[in-house]
Amino acid sequence: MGMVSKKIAVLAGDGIGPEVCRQAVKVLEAVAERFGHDFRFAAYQMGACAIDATGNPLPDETLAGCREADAVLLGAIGDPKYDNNPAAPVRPEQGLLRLRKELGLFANIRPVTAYDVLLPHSPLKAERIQGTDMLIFRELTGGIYFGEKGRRDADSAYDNCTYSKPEIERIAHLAFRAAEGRHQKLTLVDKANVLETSRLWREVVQGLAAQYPTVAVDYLFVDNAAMQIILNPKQFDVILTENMFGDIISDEASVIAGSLGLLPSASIGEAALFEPIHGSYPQAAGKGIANPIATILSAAMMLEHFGMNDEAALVREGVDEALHNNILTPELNPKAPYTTEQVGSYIAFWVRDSSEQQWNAHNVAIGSSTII
Ligand SMILES: NC(=O)c1ccc[n+]([C@@H]2O[C@H](COP(=O)([O-])OP(=O)(O)OC[C@H]3O[C@@H](n4cnc5c(N)ncnc54)[C@H](O)[C@@H]3O)[C@@H](O)[C@H]2O)c1
Ligand SMILES: CC(C)[C@H](C(=O)O)[C@@H](O)C(=O)O
Ligand SMILES: [Mg+2]
Repeated sequence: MGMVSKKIAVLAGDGIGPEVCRQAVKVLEAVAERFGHDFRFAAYQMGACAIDATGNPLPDETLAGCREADAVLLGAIGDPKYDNNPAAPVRPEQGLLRLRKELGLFANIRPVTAYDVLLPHSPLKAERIQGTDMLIFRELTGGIYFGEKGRRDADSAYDNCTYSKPEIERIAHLAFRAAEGRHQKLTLVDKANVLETSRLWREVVQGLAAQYPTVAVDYLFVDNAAMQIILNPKQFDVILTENMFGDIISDEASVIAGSLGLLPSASIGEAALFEPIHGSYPQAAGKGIANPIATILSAAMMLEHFGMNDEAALVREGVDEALHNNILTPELNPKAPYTTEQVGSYIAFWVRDSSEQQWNAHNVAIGSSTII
């Protein structure tokens, strides 16, 4: 691929969002330098920082900037001052949900991998999780997140869950196609024994299955799925599920990878947005302990979306090198932890010249390699 220009909107957000985003941007800059691409970054506010500055969690300028970009990189949003105030009139999360809706990002794709080198860190048995490679397709613009909601009166509230056949079909086609290109297995996770919406999901998926004859389709209730994901994750290839179940089981599945700070995602539809699956981890904000790899791997998914597969492969190689050489934040390397910035620099240096040469020189220059 020759030189390519791309405009990337960066929504760093709140808490650790800016710290992890900075590292992903640094890695993308290294990619641009090495491959001669022209990546232009434009920063916009969203979430609690945008409420503080403008009163609106998704200012018009942010939405317009995202619309005119080739892709969006998002850190995380959310702040305890809203989480702990149920009566807050406006919330950071409303900005994110509206952005997903406005950009038509109906499919959120969350890969879950068990890294061999991290198996000893996992609280799960290595032999159970080794080799896990699943892809979760989470519906992102429907269901209970977007149904009518409110307070009936002082003592009761409601959240409606609605799905239409076209909403299910469009993401189901994507999931079936992904399964065709992988291990030909698709598992629909639902609660069809209780929920009418789940029965519609089953009906629609059953109806589409004939178009994908090579794909074996399996149906699992979400409560059972939550247990199977931990007990025997290797049985899964592609998981397809509705909005809220996908939110929950993907955080759960991050235990297989070793940390929530490792799981990236791509939100696609009428636009493309890339974000770690974790939140703003407010307890860690400003401490340099947040793992930037989920955001860096989200940037790799962005490169793949641009058709830049060699570029993405190099970023993934940099991440693998960091994992193998224990250049890891404290949740994965408690004895000799590295900072958010150091992990990002290591990967960016690797992307620049496929070696540790610049990293070693950098460490000599700053005179230390770990945060303790
Ligand atoms: N997409 C998003 O922007 C997003 C996603 C989830 C939660 N949130 C918001 O984030 C705020 C905090 O929510 P929460 O505490 O439930 O979830 P969280 O994902 O921020 O953190 C949960 C736990 O996961 C771990 N963790 C998360 N990110 C990590 C990282 N990069 N490196 C290492 N460990 C990491 C930490 O142990 C942390 O305590 C809330 O306001 C919530 O609404 C936003
Ligand atoms: C912050 C919140 C609205 C969001 C969600 O539930 O979708 C988050 O948990 C995620 O997984 O991206
Ligand atoms: Mg979530």
